[in-house]
Amino acid sequence: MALTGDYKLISTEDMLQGHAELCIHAYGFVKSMALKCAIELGIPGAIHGNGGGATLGELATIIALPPSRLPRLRRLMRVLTVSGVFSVQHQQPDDSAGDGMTDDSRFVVEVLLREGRARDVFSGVRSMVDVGGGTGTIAKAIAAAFPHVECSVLDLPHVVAEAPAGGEVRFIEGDMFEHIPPADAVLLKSVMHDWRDDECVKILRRCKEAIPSREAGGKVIIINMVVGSEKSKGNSTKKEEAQALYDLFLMVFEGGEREEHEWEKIFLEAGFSGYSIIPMLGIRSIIEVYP
Ligand SMILES: C[S@@+](CC[C@H](N)C(=O)[O-])C[C@H]1O[C@@H](n2cnc3c(N)ncnc32)[C@H](O)[C@@H]1O
Repeated sequence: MALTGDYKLISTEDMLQGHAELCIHAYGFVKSMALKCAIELGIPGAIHGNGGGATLGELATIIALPPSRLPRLRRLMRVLTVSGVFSVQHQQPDDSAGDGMTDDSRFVVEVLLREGRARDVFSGVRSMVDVGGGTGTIAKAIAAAFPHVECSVLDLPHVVAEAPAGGEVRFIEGDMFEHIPPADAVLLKSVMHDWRDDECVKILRRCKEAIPSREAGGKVIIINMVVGSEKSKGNSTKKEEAQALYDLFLMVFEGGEREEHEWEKIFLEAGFSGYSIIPMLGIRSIIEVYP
C-alpha cells in the first residue's frame, strides 16, 4: 500500500482500514515476542492448572508476578487475546484488555482535512503550537488549510536546526518540560505515548500555562491511541489488534498507549476540567482537553 501516492482515489474508511492492517503486518513480530514471553512466564500452564481460565489477578498470583508488573501483564495478555492465542470469556472490571513519522504526519493530515470534524477542531483557534512537532509537517499542513491559524512548532534545538527556514510556520527551540509558548491550542501528536504518567502530567501542566481559559477557546489537542475505546463483542477487530501490537511494541522503549481511564487520570492530575474523544483517525483518536 503506497502511503505517499494519490490518496484521492481511496475512501477515508479504506485508508484507515489499510493503516490498521499495515500496523498489524509491521508489528506482527510482536506476537511472537509476546508468545515467547508468555511461555517463559508459565502462563499457559498457569491457566491450565487453574481449570482452563483465570482473571488477570489470579494469573499474576499464580506466576508470582510483583503487583507493580500487573499493567504489563495486562498489555501482554491483550496482544495474546486479540491475536487469538487466548480467549476472553468474561470481561472482568480490571481486565480491559524521523521519516516514518513524517509520512505518518502526512497521512494524518490527509485524513484530518478530509473530515468535516477537523474544521470543528480548528474553528475559533487563532494560534497553535505543535509541541514535539519535529520538522513541522503537520503544522505546515494546518497553516495551509486553516490560514486563520498562526502555527508554530516547539522542539529540541537539534531538531529545529533541521527544520526548513522561512515559510508560514515559526520554529522555536525549547524543552516542553520547562516552557511552552502561549497559544490558543497546543497540539501533541504521537508524543505522550513516549512518556510515563508523571512526565505527561508535567508536560500537560506546561500546556495549561500556555493556553487561555476554556471560555476563551483554550484547549490541548492530543493525537494518540485510546486503547479499547471500541470494545468488541466476540471477535477482536483489526483496529484493536493493531492497537494492542503497537502498544506492546512501545513497551520495549518504556512507552505505552493508554486506555480512556488512564488518560482521564493524567488530565485531572494536571488540573484540566474535561476532555472529549473524537475517534476519527482509525486506530488513533483526537482528544481535546479543556482547562
Ligand atoms: C515521536 S516524535 C513525534 C513527532 C511529531 N509530533 C509527529 O507526530 O510526527 C517526538 C518529538 O518530540 C520531541 N521532543 C522530545 N523531547 C522533547 C522536549 N523535552 N521538548 C520538546 N520536544 C521534545 C522529539 O524531538 C520529537 O520530534
